[in-house]
Amino acid sequence: MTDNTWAAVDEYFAGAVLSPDPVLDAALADSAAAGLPSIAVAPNQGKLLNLLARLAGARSILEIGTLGGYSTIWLARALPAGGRLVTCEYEQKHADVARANLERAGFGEDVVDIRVGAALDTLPTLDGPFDFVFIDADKINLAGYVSAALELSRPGTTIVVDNVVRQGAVVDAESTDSYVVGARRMFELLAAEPRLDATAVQTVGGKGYDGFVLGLVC
Ligand SMILES: C[S@@+](CC[C@H](N)C(=O)[O-])C[C@H]1O[C@@H](n2cnc3c(N)ncnc32)[C@H](O)[C@@H]1O
Ligand SMILES: [Mg+2]
Repeated sequence: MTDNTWAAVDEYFAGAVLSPDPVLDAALADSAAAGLPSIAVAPNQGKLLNLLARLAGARSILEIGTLGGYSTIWLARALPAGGRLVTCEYEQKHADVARANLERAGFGEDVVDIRVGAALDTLPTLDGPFDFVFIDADKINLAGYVSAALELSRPGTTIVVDNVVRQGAVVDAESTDSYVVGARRMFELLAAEPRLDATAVQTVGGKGYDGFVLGLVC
């Protein structure tokens, strides 16, 4: 089985369970046109986030890692009227592209609050608790993001951490890859942290071989 097969199956699934979505297509197109990297979640992963947030009944959502706001739109669409979403992004340029994409999607600053800066600095300034947290920024700080997310959670909060497999390299205890080191530190934290009941799932698809953590705050 190859990456091509995984991508073809993702496309097939998208055709079956996702509706045509010009707003999300435009968000990706404008992100690419602005020179942002193509590292947003895949459409079916975005839908998964949307479904998980709705299953959790989330009225308040925290995202770490905005990029052009693609996953942010999926998550904001899960909110009921009066819900709010805070998303943390290091790059002002990414935040500017995201703001425009979110406005086109119908989410103004009254619903989605973009906090620009290093997330480890901005997270302690936020008011929790959040009902749902999606962590998808730099990987070296994953453990710090999970710890900060726990401080902004309540029993019942859902926490999702993206990109924790690194094409299988996560099992390499000798790796010096900052991505792997960050993911392994986070798993060490999960092993020792009684407040978060979590699992991890490997995935394949149009974005290659990866995986995510899904956790419930106890
Ligand atoms: C994988 S992208 C986010 C993708 C987005 N969640 C989506 O799926 O559409 C990671 C983002 O995290 C941002 N980032 C990197 N380091 C960061 C930091 N220390 N604090 C906040 N954001 C950071 C990057 O600039 C980038 O925009
Ligand atoms: Mg990701």
